[in-house]
Amino acid sequence: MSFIPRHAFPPIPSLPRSYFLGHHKSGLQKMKSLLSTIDLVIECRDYRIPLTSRNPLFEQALEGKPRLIVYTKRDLGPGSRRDEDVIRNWHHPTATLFVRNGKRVDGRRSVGTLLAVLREDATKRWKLVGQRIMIVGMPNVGKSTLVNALRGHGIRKGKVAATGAQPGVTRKVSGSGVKIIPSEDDMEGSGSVKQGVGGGVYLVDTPGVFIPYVPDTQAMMKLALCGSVKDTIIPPVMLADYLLFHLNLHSPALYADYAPPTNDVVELLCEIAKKTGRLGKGGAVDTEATALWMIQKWRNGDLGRFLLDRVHEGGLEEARREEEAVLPSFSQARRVERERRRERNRARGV
Ligand SMILES: Nc1nc2c(ncn2[C@@H]2O[C@H](COP(=O)(O)OP(=O)(O)OP(=O)(O)O)[C@@H](O)[C@H]2O)c(=O)[nH]1
Repeated sequence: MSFIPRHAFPPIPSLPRSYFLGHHKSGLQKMKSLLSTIDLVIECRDYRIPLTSRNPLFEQALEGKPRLIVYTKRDLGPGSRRDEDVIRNWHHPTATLFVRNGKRVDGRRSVGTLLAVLREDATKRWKLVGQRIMIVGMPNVGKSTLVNALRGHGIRKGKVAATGAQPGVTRKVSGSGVKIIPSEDDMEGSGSVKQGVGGGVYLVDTPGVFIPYVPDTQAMMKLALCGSVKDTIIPPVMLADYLLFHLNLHSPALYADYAPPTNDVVELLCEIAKKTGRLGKGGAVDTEATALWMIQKWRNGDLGRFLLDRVHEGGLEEARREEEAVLPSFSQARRVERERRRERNRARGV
């Protein structure tokens, strides 16, 4: 009998749909307060979830500033020119670039293009005091990795921003900025063929900011799979099941090294545990640990490279509908927060 993959994933009412932390809120406030000193905003999104990694809060908070959209983790996607053209069209006339900075890929060439765009932009808006670019995005999309790559490529200096596999490594806005293109003064007498620009170009790294409330459970799962949510928030077996749903939609051959085609995640986890020697005492399977191993394998690009969002021509409209779905919930979330605060104050007799 031929294998039939699930064609839909059921909504999970009990799934957590909020991950808006204190440092997200304060980071956003700090970004707003710094806005008058910023010349350009780079908004990073995860290439694997071009619709879901969009945070409407940035558009609200950073309105009025010239923007550039950078899709990170391109090496973890299928590398389809058609998808990239469609995505570029969604954002037109905002410039959109795709970069890859994986450990196993040389991100230099891809950040080289971005650096050239930033250099050209800074030359057009020449400033004696230097250009300041704020880099924003959802948690774990690769902002700090991009800062390091641009600095490495731009001024041949080492890593300055801490990076990590879990979200929330950057907690504060780096106020002073990281130099990525030298100033004209820096280059004077250096004999380098490369030109400095005005007072130089600086990047301001910021903490990842999550959406206050994610109404769609699948969107929450996608964000968690791509690492925007800490692995402790959503049960790993549930997340592995969602991954299995996507693997099957692409091809069960992606996990053929471990198991025959299946829609049963526990069955797959047991097979993985057996094949990878992860069985505990008496042949027991730690499904949670195996699920985390499977998720990590996909995150590293070793269990298929595909997008979780569908990229079709109507994509931006879909994104707008999502925004409408998110924003009322955001105001609802704020109302609930205000009420809770009032109640707390009442209880304290304030
Ligand atoms: N394969 C691949 N991995 C990447 C890429 N960019 C970043 N990463 C990895 O993604 C993880 C998160 O990167 P960070 O730069 O720490 O992400 P961030 O957006 O600064 O995260 P926050 O501190 O949560 O705001 C790290 O493990 C990086 O190595 C990329 O282009 N390709």
